[in-house]
Amino acid sequence: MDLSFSYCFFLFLHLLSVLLIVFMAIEFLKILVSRSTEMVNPPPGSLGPPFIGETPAFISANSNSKGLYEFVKTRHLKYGSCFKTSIFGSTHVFISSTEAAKLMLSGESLDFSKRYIRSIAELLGDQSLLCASKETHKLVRHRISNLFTSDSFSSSINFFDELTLKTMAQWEQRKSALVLDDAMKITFNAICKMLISLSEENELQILQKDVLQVNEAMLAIPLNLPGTRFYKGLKARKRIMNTLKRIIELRRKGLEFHDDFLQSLLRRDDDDNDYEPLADKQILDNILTLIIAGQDTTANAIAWMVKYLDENQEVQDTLRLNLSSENHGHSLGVEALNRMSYASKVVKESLRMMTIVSWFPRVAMKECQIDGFQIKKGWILNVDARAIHYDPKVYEDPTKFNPSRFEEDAKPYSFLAFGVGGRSCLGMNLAKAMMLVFLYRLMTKFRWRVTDKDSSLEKWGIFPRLRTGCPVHVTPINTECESL
Ligand code: HEM
Repeated sequence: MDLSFSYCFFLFLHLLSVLLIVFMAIEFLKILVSRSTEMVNPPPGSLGPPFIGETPAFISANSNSKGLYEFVKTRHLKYGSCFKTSIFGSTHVFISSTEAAKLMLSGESLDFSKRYIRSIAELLGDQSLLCASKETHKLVRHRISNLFTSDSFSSSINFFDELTLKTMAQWEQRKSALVLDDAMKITFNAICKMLISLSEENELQILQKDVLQVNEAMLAIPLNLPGTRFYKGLKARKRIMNTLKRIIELRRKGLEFHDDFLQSLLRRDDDDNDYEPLADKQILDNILTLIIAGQDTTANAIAWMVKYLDENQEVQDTLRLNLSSENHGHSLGVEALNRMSYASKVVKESLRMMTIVSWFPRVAMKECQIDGFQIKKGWILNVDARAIHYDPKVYEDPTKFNPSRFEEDAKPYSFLAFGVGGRSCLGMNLAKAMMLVFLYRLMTKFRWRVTDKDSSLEKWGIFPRLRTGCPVHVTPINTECESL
């Protein structure tokens, strides 16, 4: 009995390995055939060895203090504004002209579809706005964009301001702070309040830790093996989903009610007959997506803005002068923010200089020509927003931090910090407002300086994150007056 079981098991393993070898041989041949197919004018660049491509260089850039974008930058310098590479088994083309950005992002063309790498789709869920099919995206985007109304927006800003004031009151005692850490916490708490009304400190901390693990797994090799970054990310996703499911259950049973995004998503909107209500899976995946898309991006953007201002004292002086006429004690509303025109330009220039989302991936749905290069169906085209922001043909003296450049309207498709078109950032106005509130409070409460000027980046961040966390020394402005 034992012997026949062992024999069957051996046979099974044998068959499995033969099948695996056949499968790999077919895939290998497919790659060879596709690579050798004549192309009229393919983009320059290297695809590396079959299967592996340039994945090792991509991963190693992510564990380097110059950050993931260095992988793109070195190839951009070597091959020019359009080049190809191969990452995680797919051919990627990076392209950095405003014409290509227009063609791919404007939504006029059906030839491109958004696509993220597999690890991101598994961590955020297939119903996430970032990964869903075109039909699901249309439905989810419609439902969620309806929630970013001026009412919900202004209460979120008030809450963000409250948290900023509380945090900065602690700075007054300590005379120092890590901008990034505090910005992460404030944006996280404000977004969680807006989405699911979570405000209990302990629950927020647990959720924030799990969100961080999901974030860190986004660019990892999608190998679900115990101990790997990806495995930990998937486990963290599961815990987050369970927490959200519990919250939804309480709401569905009528045991809890809050005036937030989740409540609106659970409500059937009878006036909106054109669109189905969202299924629970769609709600779950997209609550996680909004937290991930909103927190890390905004907090990092705040830290970079503080760094650029520290390095450009003359801009800081102009800003201080511009803000001196604004006086907002404990309430800073949307109208007041709209009046801060120079501060808005500081926000915009910071977002240009540090393009938090460096490139936007789209799949070519059919063979096409872009900037004169032949592109095959199935290739992933990435609009390289960072390269456009640093193109001297688009921005004069691009390495200079100069908010006044935005006194003139930016050229079409030249300012891409929040993307453009049907897939542009849903939280754009919220993010800009949070940055403005933070800036206003920092500038009007303190004289300050960054105490560690190092610009190196944290490893494994999906967005460029300062390794130092942007430490500042602060002197409260009141104390300064008292000591005069
Ligand atoms: C400074 C902060 C932020 C930056 C730089 C940023 C940047 C971006 C960019 C560039 C895209 C488009 C990517 C593409 O076209 O492939 C995007 C999409 C998105 N962002 Fe933001 N974002 C920020 C903050 C936020 C906030 C606060 C939220 C919401 C709480 C948010 C939610 C989203 C969502 C849901 C999408 C996907 C939209 C879609 O595919 O339809 N973002 N963001």
